[in-house]
Amino acid sequence: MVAKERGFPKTKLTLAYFPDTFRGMMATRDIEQGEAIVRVPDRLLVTASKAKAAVLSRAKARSPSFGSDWGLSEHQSLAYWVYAETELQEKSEWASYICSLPRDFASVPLFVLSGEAPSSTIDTTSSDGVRWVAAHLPQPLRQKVSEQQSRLFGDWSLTRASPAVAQSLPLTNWRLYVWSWLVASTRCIHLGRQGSIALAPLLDLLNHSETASISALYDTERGHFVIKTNRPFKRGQEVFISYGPHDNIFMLAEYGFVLACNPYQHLNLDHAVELWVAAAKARLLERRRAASASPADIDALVDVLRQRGLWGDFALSADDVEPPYRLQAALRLLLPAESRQEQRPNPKRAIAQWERWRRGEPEAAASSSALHSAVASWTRAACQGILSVSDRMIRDTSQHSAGLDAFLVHCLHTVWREISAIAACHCA
Ligand SMILES: C[S@@+](CC[C@H](N)C(=O)[O-])C[C@H]1O[C@@H](n2cnc3c(N)ncnc32)[C@H](O)[C@@H]1O
Repeated sequence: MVAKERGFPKTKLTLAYFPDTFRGMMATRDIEQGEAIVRVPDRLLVTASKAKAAVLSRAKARSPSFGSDWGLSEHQSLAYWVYAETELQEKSEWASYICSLPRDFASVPLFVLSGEAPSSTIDTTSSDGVRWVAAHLPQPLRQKVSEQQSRLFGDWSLTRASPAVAQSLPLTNWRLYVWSWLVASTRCIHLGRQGSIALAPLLDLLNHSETASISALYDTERGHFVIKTNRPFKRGQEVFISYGPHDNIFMLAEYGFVLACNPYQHLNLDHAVELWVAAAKARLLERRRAASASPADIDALVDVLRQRGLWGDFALSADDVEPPYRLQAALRLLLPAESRQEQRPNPKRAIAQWERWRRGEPEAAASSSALHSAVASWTRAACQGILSVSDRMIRDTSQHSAGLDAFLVHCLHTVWREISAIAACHCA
C-alpha cells in the first residue's frame, strides 16, 4: 500500500468498503475530538510547482537547452502531471499512487458526456446511454456540465500547446486526459497558501459527510499538512471529512455523488426566468402595439439587473415563505414590462419605482399588492412546470437503466426527488 511504501506517519485509519459510500477510510481505534486524523508530509504532497518541476526536468533531459516556460494554471499542471505519470506506467516513481486511483468516474456526468474525441461541447447523442443521461439531467446540472466541458477542452488545448509538454510527453489521448482532469478535480486539497492546491495521497481516500467538521493546518515544525477532526469517531466507523457546504447538483457535477439528506438543497429558477424573458420578448414582438414595451426594453431591464449584480442565482428553498430577494427583484422589474397597459411603459419610471422598493420605501398600495401577487403567481406557475417534468424524471430514474452506472442513476433520482419536493412546497 502507498502509505507504507512512502513512509506516512502512523494513522488510526485503514482502507475499507462501505455500503453507501464505497471505498473510504475506517477508524481502527477510537478517534477523539480535536485529534489529527491524517498528516501528509511535504515530500508526499504533489503541489503544482512539483508537477511543473517534474515536467520541465523531463523536457530538459530531452533537450538540455530547454528553458523554463510554463504558463499552465495549478489545476492544469496537476491534471497533466497525473496524465504523464499514468503514461509512464511502472517507470513513474508514483506508480503505486497512480494504481490506487479510481479506474473511472462513471458516476460523474462530465465523464459520461465528454465524448471520445476533444470537443468544447458535451456529447449528447453518441450512444443510448449518453442520450439517456443527457435527457435526464436537471437544467442547472446540464449547465454546469457544459461549463465544465468547455473548461476541460480549454485546458486540453492550452496544455497540448505548451512547449514543455510537447518536449516532455505530448498530450494525445483525450479519454486519458478527461480521467486525469477529474482525478485533479475530485481529489485536490486547498493548502490555504495563496489558494494553492495539491494532490494529497492518503488524505484523498477520505469521503465527505455533511456531519463532518474538520480543521486543516500546516505544522511548520514537522513540515506536515494536518487534518484534525472536530468530532469523535468510534473504532469501526467510517471517518469523514467535509468537502464544503455544497448542494447535490454541485456534488454530483464535481464529485459524482449526492447526499441522501443535503442541508444546502435548493431549487434553481435561472432557466425558468431565462425562458420567461425569451417568451415575453417573442410575445411583445407579435403584439407590436404602440402601447407595448419592445423586446429591447426587456433586454435593457435585464442589463439593469446585471449591472446591479442581481441577474442569476435565483434560488428557492423549501422553507421560503416568500420568493427570496434576488427572485423578487428580478420579477418586480421584469413582469410589469410585459403587462398590457394603455401607454407604453416608461422604463426610467419603472426603474426608479423598483429602486424605491429596493430601498424599502413605501409604495402605492394598489401597485404593491398587484406586483406581490404577480410575483407569487409567476413563482407558482414556474414550480408547477418544474413539478410536471420532475414527476416523469422520477419515474424514469427509479429503474436501473441497462448499460448505465447504477449509482449515477440513483444520484439523478435523488436530485429529481429533491427538485420535486421543493417545487411542490411552492405550488399550493
Ligand atoms: C477524495 S475522493 C475520496 C475517496 C474515494 N472514495 C476513493 O475511493 O478514492 C472523492 C471521491 O469519493 C467519492 N465520495 C466521497 N464522499 C462520498 C459520499 N459521501 N458518498 C459517495 N461517494 C463519495 C466520490 O466518488 C468522490 O469523487
